[in-house]
Amino acid sequence: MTQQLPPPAQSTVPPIPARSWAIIDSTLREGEQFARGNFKSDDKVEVARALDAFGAEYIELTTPMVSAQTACDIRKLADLNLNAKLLTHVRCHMEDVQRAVDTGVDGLDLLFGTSSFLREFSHGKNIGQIIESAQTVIGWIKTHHPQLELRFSAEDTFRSEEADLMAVYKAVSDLGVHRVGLADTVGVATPRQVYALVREVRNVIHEGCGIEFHGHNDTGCAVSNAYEAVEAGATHIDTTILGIGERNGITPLGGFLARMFTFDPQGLVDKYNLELLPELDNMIARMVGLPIPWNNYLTGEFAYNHKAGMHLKAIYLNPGAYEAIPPGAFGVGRRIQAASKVTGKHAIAYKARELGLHYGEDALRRVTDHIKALAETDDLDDAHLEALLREWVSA
Ligand SMILES: CC(=O)SCCNC(=O)CCNC(=O)[C@H](O)C(C)(C)COP(=O)(O)OP(=O)(O)OC[C@H]1O[C@@H](n2cnc3c(N)ncnc32)[C@H](O)[C@@H]1OP(=O)(O)O
Ligand SMILES: O=C(O)CCC(=O)C(=O)O
Ligand SMILES: [Mg+2]
Repeated sequence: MTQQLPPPAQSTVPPIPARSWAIIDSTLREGEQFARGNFKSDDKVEVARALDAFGAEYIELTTPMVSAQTACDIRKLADLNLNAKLLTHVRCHMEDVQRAVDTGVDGLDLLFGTSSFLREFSHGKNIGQIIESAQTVIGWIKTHHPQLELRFSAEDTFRSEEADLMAVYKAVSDLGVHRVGLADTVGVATPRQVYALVREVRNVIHEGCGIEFHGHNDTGCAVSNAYEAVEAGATHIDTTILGIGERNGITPLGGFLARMFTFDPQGLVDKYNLELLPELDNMIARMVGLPIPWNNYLTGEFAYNHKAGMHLKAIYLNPGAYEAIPPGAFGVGRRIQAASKVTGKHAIAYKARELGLHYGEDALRRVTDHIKALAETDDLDDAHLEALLREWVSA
């Protein structure tokens, strides 16, 4: 007799409240600092249009100080009148800012290194001088270009002294920036540290001031750190397509969205054209001349490959049994790999049925064991499997 199972218990864990956050995609800034990132003018237009079609709220561009060509490219992108807001990433320096305001962007992302490493080896300024520079530069922008969206970031935040950070964030918030930025420049922060620091920063800045998080992936925490930042109240997350950036890069757009999708799928579907993600990943892979990594979030070749017999049995009944995120939501498909040593009778029966073949229980066991034994020495693919199944029936 079949046993009647009780209905599943209701979870006692309260749902995580939906938080409001936006993406600042920095493929055209941080991504230009990637070893193989050297986007030409036409590439930049293609990337910006693709990000805009995807629904990215912001696109961050390299400083116009790089070269006359880069300044010209920024103007060209500003003339596209995209829905996404364009930002340019500049040093907290009058010359840079004066050049940036002429490009027609919607906002400026200012930065100044606050860690002892950067104070000593990069720019040589102390915290008082950093705040003074911020006052001069932000004061000038507010007077002459009040329409610009302004962000001030303390570069190398997670190796900076807490008291220094709070002094800088309070000062720039008082000067009226729209966002402050926390940057894990060398990818050293842990998720807990990110959560704790974002909460602290929240306490010293004005209520309407946003918090942006920029996280490098040197220790593999870029996605989890971005997630913790949002949990703690960050309003903007920096990403790049495929995670490209200095060294091994930053929070990848796809990886971050995969993380967030599991909490609020509808929220993401409403905000972004998620099914365009494979196009974005392929476009950047082509431009940097590298393949999409096999284990890439969502779009890697094997991100939706199912192989083990126990998995396959359940997958055929309900793909959700072994998938946290339905691949179709991001425009990708799944792959069932039934011909292997780790396969099982349910997968073989399913494949046979697809071919219009039916086996009795004994025959199914025997053909399954035959395939498993064969796979110990041969690499089997779908064509082999089909031939074997047909042979077995006619034998
Ligand atoms: C962590 C990050 O990714 S930060 C962003 C990094 N982005 C870039 O570097 C953008 C591309 N950079 C460039 O094209 C060039 O570095 C430029 C145009 C910005 C500057 O070029 P150069 O004048 O040749 O200087 P160089 O790059 O060798 O040195 C950096 C200069 O910036 C200064 N600097 C560093 N950080 C800051 C800052 N936040 N605000 C103001 N000045 C700064 C340094 O003191 C140094 O100037 P100095 O020579 O007067 O001491
Ligand atoms: O401006 C920022 O917030 C980030 C700069 C940057 O790329 C970094 O610190 O890694
Ligand atoms: Mg960076």
